[in-house]
Amino acid sequence: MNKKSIRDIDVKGKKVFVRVDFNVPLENGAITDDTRIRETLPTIRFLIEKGAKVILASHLGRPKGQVVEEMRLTPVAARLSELLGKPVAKADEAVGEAVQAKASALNEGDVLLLENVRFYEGEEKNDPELAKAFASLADIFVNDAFGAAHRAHASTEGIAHFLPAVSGLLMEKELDVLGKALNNPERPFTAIVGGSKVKDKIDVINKMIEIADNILIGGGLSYTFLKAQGHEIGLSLCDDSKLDLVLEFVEKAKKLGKNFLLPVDIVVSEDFKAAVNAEIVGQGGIPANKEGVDIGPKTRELYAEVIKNSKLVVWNGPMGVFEVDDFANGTRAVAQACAETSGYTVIGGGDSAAAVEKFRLADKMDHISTGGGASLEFMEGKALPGVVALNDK
Ligand SMILES: Nc1ncnc2c1ncn2[C@@H]1O[C@H](COP(=O)(O)OP(=O)(O)O)[C@@H](O)[C@H]1O
Ligand SMILES: O=C(OP(=O)(O)O)[C@H](O)COP(=O)(O)O
Repeated sequence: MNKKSIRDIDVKGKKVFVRVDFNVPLENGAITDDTRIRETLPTIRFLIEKGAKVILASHLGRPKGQVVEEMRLTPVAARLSELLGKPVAKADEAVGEAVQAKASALNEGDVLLLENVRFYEGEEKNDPELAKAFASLADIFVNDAFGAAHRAHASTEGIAHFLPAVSGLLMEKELDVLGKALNNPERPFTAIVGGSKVKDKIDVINKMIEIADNILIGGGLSYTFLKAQGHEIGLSLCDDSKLDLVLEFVEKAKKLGKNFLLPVDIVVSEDFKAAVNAEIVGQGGIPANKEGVDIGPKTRELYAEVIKNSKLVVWNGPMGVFEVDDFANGTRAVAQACAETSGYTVIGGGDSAAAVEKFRLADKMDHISTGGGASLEFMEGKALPGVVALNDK
């Protein structure tokens, strides 16, 4: 990476504003997955050991510029404190006199967590005044929030214009791994794209057709392709505005000699929340009163074979409605093949990562990204504003 990291600067005795992505899932105030907190520990520990005064800032959810009690970072401070094995002070605001006082009182190695930065209207607007207020708390800015690096917000981008700005260790690792995988991929390189929304994945499918050898399509977005090719898709998800475009993709893949695969069989059901008269049908056989909810057994075998023969696999988006056990087999088969392949496996996207966790296969993957949208944009080749703003080496 050509950006400076915390390894390249002296932080001893300095107040360091560290933007992290502690946007963790909460249920009734309890954290249900603390991966994003654990993945940030190397950066926080590094700074503590080097004698920095650590000021952490994050968003949680989308409070839209207002204080939302359920979106306070209080449970995150408690969890972080447990994981670090030391106290973490928590501020109830992210700027202002009380926070200034708390920041000024920090000793070397102390950790302070600010309140949700999205409680302030200026955050998502990248308001320079708010960015300046954040900057006034510290001597150095560290961005370790890979999951929010595709957002140009006051605490991810704006602040970098007012302080020396470097990356944290998680940011560095994400960019290194994803960058290496995509810039000089080992081949055969297989890209698996699933999930529900064609619109969100258009750019990544397009890019993958250009750089991957095999492109495996699954999940809710496959039906737009099947319909475009003239198949009946019943009640399946479909983006009718993209029919022409997806046909162009199929043509482009053919022209470039790429192995572009769509499901050859499909699990269909009258309801996507539970199996109601569920059955397995061929590509063209979806009944009018049913919708596709998973890839069928032939497709699972076909995709697993391709994955096992790959040197690099990049996977984004589940193969079916994996939250329902009866419809999880396709996603499980792909996860299992990723676990078994000797190739390097990269998982991007919140739902794919959640699926891999659910099947207890997370430790069998080579890299699970902490960023969904961010890893997608990175894979599409877009510049991430939170990275662009950092100081060059
Ligand atoms: N055939 C399908 N019909 C409806 N929804 C689907 C289908 N296949 C997958 N999904 C849904 O897609 C959602 C995940 O999509 P997406 O957000 O694009 O993935 P990711 O977060 O991994 O990028 C899951 O909630 C899953 O239930
Ligand atoms: O959870 C996040 O995004 P992700 O679900 O795409 O990984 C990040 O914290 C960014 O959050 P945002 O999409 O509300 O800006």
